Amino acid sequence: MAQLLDLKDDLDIVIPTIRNLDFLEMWRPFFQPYHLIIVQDGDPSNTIAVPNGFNYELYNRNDVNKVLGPKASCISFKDSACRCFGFLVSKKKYIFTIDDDCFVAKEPSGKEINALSQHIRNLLTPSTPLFFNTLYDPFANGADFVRGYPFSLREGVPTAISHGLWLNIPDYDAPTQLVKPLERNTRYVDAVMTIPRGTLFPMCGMNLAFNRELIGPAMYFGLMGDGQPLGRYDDMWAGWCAKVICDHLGLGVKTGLPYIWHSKASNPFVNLKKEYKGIYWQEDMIPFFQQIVLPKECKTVQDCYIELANKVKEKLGPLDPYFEQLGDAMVTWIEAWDELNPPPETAN
Ligand SMILES: O=c1ccn([C@@H]2O[C@H](COP(=O)(O)OP(=O)(O)O[C@H]3O[C@@H](CO)[C@H](O)[C@H]3O)[C@@H](O)[C@H]2O)c(=O)[nH]1
Ligand SMILES: [Mn+2]
Repeated sequence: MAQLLDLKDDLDIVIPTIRNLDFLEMWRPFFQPYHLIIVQDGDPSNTIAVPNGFNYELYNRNDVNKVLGPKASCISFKDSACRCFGFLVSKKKYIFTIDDDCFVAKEPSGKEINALSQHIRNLLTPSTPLFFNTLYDPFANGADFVRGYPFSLREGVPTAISHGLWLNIPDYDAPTQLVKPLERNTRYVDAVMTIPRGTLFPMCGMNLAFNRELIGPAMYFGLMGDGQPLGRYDDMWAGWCAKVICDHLGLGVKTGLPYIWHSKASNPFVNLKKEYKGIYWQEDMIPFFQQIVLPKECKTVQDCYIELANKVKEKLGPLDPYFEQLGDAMVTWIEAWDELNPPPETAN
């Protein structure tokens, strides 16, 4: 498996940033062989210094507007959701996205964690969404399928998403941050699990990898931030859409290892302002995703996503006009995706 854990020609690292990229120094041993796509948010006249020795492309808001023209309206401004622009312009099979306040974590033994290689292992080994393996990831070293696990299901399904976790500052919502300002995650759980089919999960974008060819068009991080009534629901929205589509297309989603060290707690009051509408809207959003049935005619991610977009407008539009705009932006995203990523047979 070791030779499989080096995908330097097949994976891009996408980093959304409004800060500086000094954190890359700590990741240099793991990231230097890879190409970075840096999405600079906020004022495009600011200069983001990239540490020497990294191979990267950097896009600010002017670049987003230049690349997408009117379709740039679907890319959020002043929110980490802007990262999905990096997913759009990448030409690689795999993506790893990480926040600029996430550092190399250590295992209980003190060994530094190469988060990238664990994500690659997660993506290159099958998922088991149809039957839960009680010894967790059967493809991990020293593990296997337990007694009673049907042999007919042991091949598993292709893995589309690898969702990593965080030591130190956990990804809590604002109310929880306010109630528990000093809580730190010190629990290192040595497990990778497949999220069962039919079960949603709150996807966090700060330590996340996925197979662009399997699920890329569904990894749209929505309309958040500047001018929008919602923030910090970007990654979760993408996760709900992607999980429903993965279930429909027979793909898998894993969560657990690898851990990163999340160093900076964002301001809970600012977060509350961004999140508050989402906190009550999600009582309608979640049942929407739980009840959605994608037609069997939807054979591609794009088909599924357009169907989802239409249903978002129909079912969630009455909740708030925001969902009408979000549904339209989802369609614009797919148009942009197909324009920048034409299927091989039509590529000129
Ligand atoms: O306007 C902005 C704000 C931030 N960024 C970049 O996005 C990431 C995350 O920013 P930050 O670490 O400040 O925020 P967190 O609350 O820790 O982020 C997590 O919560 C969710 C927000 O949706 C998400 O799952 C996690 O990212 C950093 O790289 C900032 O530089 C930005 O681009 N624009
Ligand atoms: Mn953070």
